[in-house]
Amino acid sequence: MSNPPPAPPSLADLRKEIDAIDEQVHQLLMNRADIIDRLIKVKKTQEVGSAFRPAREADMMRRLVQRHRGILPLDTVEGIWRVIVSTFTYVQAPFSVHADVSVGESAMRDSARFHFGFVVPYVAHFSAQAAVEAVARSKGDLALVSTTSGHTPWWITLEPAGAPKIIARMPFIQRADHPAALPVFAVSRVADDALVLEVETWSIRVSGWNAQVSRALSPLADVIAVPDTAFDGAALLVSIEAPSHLDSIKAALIAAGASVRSTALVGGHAKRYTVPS
Ligand SMILES: O=C(O)C(=O)C[C@]1(C(=O)O)C=C[C@@H](O)C=C1
Repeated sequence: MSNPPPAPPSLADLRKEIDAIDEQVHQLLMNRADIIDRLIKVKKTQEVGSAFRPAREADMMRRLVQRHRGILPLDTVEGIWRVIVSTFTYVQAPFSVHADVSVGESAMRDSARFHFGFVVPYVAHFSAQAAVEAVARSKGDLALVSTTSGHTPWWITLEPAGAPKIIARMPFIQRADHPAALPVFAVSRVADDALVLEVETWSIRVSGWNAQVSRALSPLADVIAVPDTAFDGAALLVSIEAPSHLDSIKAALIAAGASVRSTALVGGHAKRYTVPS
C-alpha cells in the first residue's frame, strides 16, 4: 500500500518561510551598507564629488537581467536594484537629480523615480539648459535630459574642460514596455576614470545644414540637431558607436555638402543593451 501524499503546508508555515527570507534580505542589505561604508574610504568619493559609476551600474544591470528567471517581473527586480544602487550612491555623496520636464512631466518624473528612487531629491526644470546649468553650478548633482529632442543646444555647456559631461544613457536595459522607457542622458561631473566611452557623444557645429545632410548622417549615428538660422548651420549632438567614428561622421557631413566648424567630446556612455522580447 502506498503512503498518503504529505499534507500541504499551512498558511502559517508558508508565512514563517516568508518572514525568514525577509529577515535575510534585510540583513543582507544592512551588510551591503557596511561594505559601502568601507568603500567610501577606498574610493575617496567625497573628493571627486559624485559616487555614480555608470559603467559599473550598466554592467550590474546586465548581469541582473541575464540571471533573472521565474514569475517575479523583471520590471520589479530592476526597479528594486535601481533604488538600492542609487540610494547607496546617495549615501556616499548626497546629490540631487535635475530633470528637464519640457519633454513630458510625468514620463520624466517616472524615469527619475524609477532610476533614483525617492530618497534622492528631485528638482524639475522647464528646459534642458536650466537642468544642465544647475548641475554645472553644483559639485556632484546630476541632470536628466531627453536623448531625442532639444529646443536649444544645451550640450554646448558641456564643451569646456572641467564642465559636466554626459555619463550615462538610461534605461540601462532597454525592452518593450519598460516602465520608465523615456530615453534620457544623465549629465554629471564624474572622475575621469569613471567616464565610459563605448558610445561617444560629440558636440559638432556645422554650416550648410539641411535635410539631405541630416539623411546622410542618420544611418551612421543618433543625432539631435538644433538649426542655427543665423549661420545656415546647426548645433548637433551626435552619439557615435564603433564601427562609426568621429572621422567617418565628419567625412559623411562633408560629402553631403556641409562643413564642420567645431567638434568637442561632451561625454559618453555604455553600449545600449536590449533584452529580446
Ligand atoms: O562600485 C562602486 O563604485 C560603488 O560605489 C557601489 C555602487 C553600488 O551600490 O553597488 C554604488 C554606486 C555606483 O554607481 C556603483 C555601484
